[in-house]
Amino acid sequence: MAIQLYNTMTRRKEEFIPMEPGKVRMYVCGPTVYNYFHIGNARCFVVFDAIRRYLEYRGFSVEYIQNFTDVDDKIIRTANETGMSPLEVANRFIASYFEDADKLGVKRATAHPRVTENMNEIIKMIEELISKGHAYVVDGDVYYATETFQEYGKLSKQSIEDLQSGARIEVSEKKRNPLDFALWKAAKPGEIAWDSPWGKGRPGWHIECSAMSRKYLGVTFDIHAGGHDLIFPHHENEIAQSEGANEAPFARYWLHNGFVNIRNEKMSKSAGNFLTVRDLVNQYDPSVLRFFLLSAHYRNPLNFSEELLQQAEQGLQRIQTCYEKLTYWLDRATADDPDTVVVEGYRERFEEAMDDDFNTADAISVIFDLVRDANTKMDAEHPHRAFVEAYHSLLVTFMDVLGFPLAKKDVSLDEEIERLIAERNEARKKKDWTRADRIRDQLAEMGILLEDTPQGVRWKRK
Ligand SMILES: Nc1ncnc2c1ncn2[C@@H]1O[C@H](COP(=O)(O)OP(=O)(O)OP(=O)(O)O)[C@@H](O)[C@H]1O
Ligand SMILES: [Zn+2]
Repeated sequence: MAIQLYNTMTRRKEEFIPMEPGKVRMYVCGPTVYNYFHIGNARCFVVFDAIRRYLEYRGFSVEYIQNFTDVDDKIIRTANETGMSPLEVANRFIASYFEDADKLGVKRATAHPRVTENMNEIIKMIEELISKGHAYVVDGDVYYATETFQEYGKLSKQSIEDLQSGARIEVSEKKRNPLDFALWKAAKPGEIAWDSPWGKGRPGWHIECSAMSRKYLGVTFDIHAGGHDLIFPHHENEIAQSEGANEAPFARYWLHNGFVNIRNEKMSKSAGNFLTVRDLVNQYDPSVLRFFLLSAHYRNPLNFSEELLQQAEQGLQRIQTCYEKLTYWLDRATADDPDTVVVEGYRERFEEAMDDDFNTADAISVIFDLVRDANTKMDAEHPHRAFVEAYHSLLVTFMDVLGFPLAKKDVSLDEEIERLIAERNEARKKKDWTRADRIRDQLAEMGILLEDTPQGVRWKRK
């Protein structure tokens, strides 16, 4: 079956057909780097990373671009408050972005372009917009003339009239129309600035994504993604800029993630109701945070609560324990009896869930079904090799697609456990009971329970 995805542009699920067979070009709006990111911001990084991984699993080669907004008002404000330069602020929080995103299992993008490194492309695009009559210069600022773009409002499904009466638009005497937005902002005295045909200044926020997506992905590309609040004005403005300058369609599919809420309100820096990933990882394994973020469909709101994080922790532990049991049986399972090995359509069900607009919540339920089934089979009988291999491989594959590398993570820990068990067996052979007991205690501290069985020592997590 083909992948169906919900396209914000058409407000319906559509079959995903990339421009070029086997290849996906995807752009995700990245962070403004002036702070550590919170678990709400993290949702966007994690869900689109999972979507990318699934597309790769389905055989696409994915060109994935995520930008850094490394110059803007908030960065300049932080710089002024801390005595750092804006670039120092940006560099510091780009480094911390990578540290935290790496922990969450977010793969590096194909490229992470930065505004300050793409000034030429940005200025060139603004020049094109001016020459095509889509933009005008006022006192060193450049504005996009929204009424020149007939389809303005097509993504957010608002008419220009509705938009004009909207409250979220910056009012400025320099603009011809309140909906117009800045492509270039003249520098205030002492502010970081770049030379341009309109004098010293810096780009507005929206133009960077139009310029950088064109540079890396071309004028038309497959998927453009970001948080739900970016639909308007950010993405609407990107469309006006890109289609205005390129005279070609921009992104073909628009994907937007829902918010992480806390006590029924959007988690946000300005509301002060946020928890950074940097802090949360002191309490929870980063994979638990990732599991929590993928536990809902990416478009639905997701409530943040300690209970839900604990549930995620338990769920992940259940999967981990099953994986360890399956790994244990990999070398010990008896030879095949093909008649008794039935792997119940798990792969089909997993793919069906993910094909349906990347429903990670349903995909995770399929994993839990597999775990329950595998546990029952392992508890009931001495498992057969074909069964163990099939379930082990399915579990590793599904978790890998969602960004939880089971195998890689635990090999060293498993080896360490096996080594300690071997050492304890040695000690017991030598009747060194003190040493044997000490190792048993050490393993208990690591959360490992030993079970002496006729087949030898088995271990499991508490
Ligand atoms: N609670 C949230 N849930 C999901 N995504 C979010 C949430 N808050 C912000 N985002 C996304 O994170 C990105 C960065 O947003 P932004 O820097 O505006 O964060 P913020 O916390 O909303 O800050 P502020 O409230 O000060 O505007 C945006 O793409 C936005 O869609
Ligand atoms: Zn953007």
